[in-house]
Amino acid sequence: ISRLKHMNDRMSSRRLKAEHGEWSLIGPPSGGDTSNLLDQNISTPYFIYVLAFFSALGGFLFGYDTGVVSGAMLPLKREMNLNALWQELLVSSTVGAAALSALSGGYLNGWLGRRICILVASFIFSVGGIVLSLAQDKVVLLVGRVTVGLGIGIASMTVPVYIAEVSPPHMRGQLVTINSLFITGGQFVASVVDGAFSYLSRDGWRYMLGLSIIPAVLQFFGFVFLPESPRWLLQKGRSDEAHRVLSQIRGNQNIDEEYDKIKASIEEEKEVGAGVVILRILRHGPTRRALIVGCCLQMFQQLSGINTVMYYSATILQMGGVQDDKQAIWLAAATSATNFVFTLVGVWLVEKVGRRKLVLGSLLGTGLSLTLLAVSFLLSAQNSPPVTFHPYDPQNSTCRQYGSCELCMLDPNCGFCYRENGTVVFETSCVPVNLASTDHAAWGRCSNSTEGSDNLIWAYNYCPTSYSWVVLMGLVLYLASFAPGMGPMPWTVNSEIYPLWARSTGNACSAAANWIFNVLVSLTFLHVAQFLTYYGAFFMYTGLVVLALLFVFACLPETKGLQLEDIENLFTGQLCSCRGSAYNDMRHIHYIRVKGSNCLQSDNEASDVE
Ligand SMILES: O[C@H]1[C@H](O)[C@@H](O)[C@H](O)[C@@H](O)[C@H]1O
Repeated sequence: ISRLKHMNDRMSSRRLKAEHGEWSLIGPPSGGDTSNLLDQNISTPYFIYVLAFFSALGGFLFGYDTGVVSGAMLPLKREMNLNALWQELLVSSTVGAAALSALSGGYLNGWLGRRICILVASFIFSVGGIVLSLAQDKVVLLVGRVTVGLGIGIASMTVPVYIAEVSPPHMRGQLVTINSLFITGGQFVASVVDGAFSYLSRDGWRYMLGLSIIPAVLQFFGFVFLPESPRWLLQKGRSDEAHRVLSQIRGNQNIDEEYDKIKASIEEEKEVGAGVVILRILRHGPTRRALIVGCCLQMFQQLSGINTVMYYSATILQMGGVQDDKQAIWLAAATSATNFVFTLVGVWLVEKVGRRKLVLGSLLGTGLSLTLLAVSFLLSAQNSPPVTFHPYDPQNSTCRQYGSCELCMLDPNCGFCYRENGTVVFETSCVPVNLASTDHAAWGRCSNSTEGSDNLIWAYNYCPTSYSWVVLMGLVLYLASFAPGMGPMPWTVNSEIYPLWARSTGNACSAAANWIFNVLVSLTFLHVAQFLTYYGAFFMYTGLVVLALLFVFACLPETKGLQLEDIENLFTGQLCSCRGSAYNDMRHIHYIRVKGSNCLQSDNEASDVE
């Protein structure tokens, strides 16, 4: 009896080990589920959450500073007398600066380390916030916006790398995705701040732009006390420090295996040779393929049109019939709230279903909701009210030639002036817009600020439509599909697919790709809408999402649960040959029979181990 009990104990202990992923002896847990690979049976030290929180403040600032400007623009336009060019400059200078600094952040990251880069970024954010809140003229505002952009670029590429490098494998995806949650959280808070300060008659924008100083300073002081990434330390030959930091962030867990793996991967790095990192990446097959996958993911994230929805949601909602400025600001806040809430779903799902399935599902939903948006714009266009009233045009403008609101609205020089009684639209005209402010017509009934009285409405950039609820539904579905997958996953996947020596440069390039396509899509949206009409533009985004779906299906391997040092192996085959089979391709599973655990008696008798 005691022998049987002893055997039973040994078997249950083996089974337990297998369940908890101690697979070095008997192969990995069945089904290729690697989520339990390391350390999961030991409680996660709470220090890792502190690290993730302070790093993700970088994501919050990224979201806040890109999000705040649309609402701040309304009072700024008035108080600083900004024309369209200056407005565009103040928005896109930040994104342009972010693209450049993300690129240079790659070099800084390798040279100075992740921690110093995060300190530099939070310092730049603080300076930018101070400059913006004290600005006396538009040139200083521009300087402030460029400064903030420099901070965003560095933070956007460093923070995911830092979090990925300090996280244990089984929760890495979740922790890096928390950074994306902070991005959308920052965008949401910015929109609420915009709404709240829009009631101030003067200087509201100073608070809107300046409030970012608080999280920036908090992050700076937090990071003074937080450690450098152990992987970077080891790469720089500071092994004692690396060992100390790794055991500090892993708490009471055994770090030997992880430490040795990092060390081994640094040894392997020498095989790739020396030289400029980007050239080494391009010469070395697996990293070149990882870079292509990383950059394309970021490109497709932007080509799915997220920022046209984020930046133009007010305009899109106006097309759905919302006319009041304040109401549009608050509805834009609801848009970013939806984006935020559904990013939470991503945080929850990333370690459950994995990156690949999450992205595929997200793209499918995004494509369908873009189709819905396109169809609702098509219906609105087909039912667009005709022009019935032709006032004398002193300027002989192009606006006279349009026969319907749809055509009139697509010309940036014209707007639609009409009366409304319930849902009936009448006495409609297409007239030139006031060049100083798009809130009024250049002349005629809709040219003075008493507009709105007498049922008179001035619609710039939109048309009255009864399909507003379909537009609203499309928008919510779009965000609900995009936010859990296509929003956060490009950042998460990029933080994990490069080997240590290529990680900073790889992330710098992919983050820059994100920012470049961000500028491209948001600057061209109104022009694209003008050439293709709104429904054409949304059908075009649908097409791009289909391309993204094909790309991801063919080329994105699953990285869930693997240690960073193992992920490079997913790219050893040809580009796009790695779909879904990632884990099993890399590991050769050796099945053995354990006495007493087999269904067949014959297997029990032939067991390899007791
Ligand atoms: O992942 C983020 C997020 O989805 C934001 O909402 C979006 O504005 C950014 O461009 C994107 O990179």
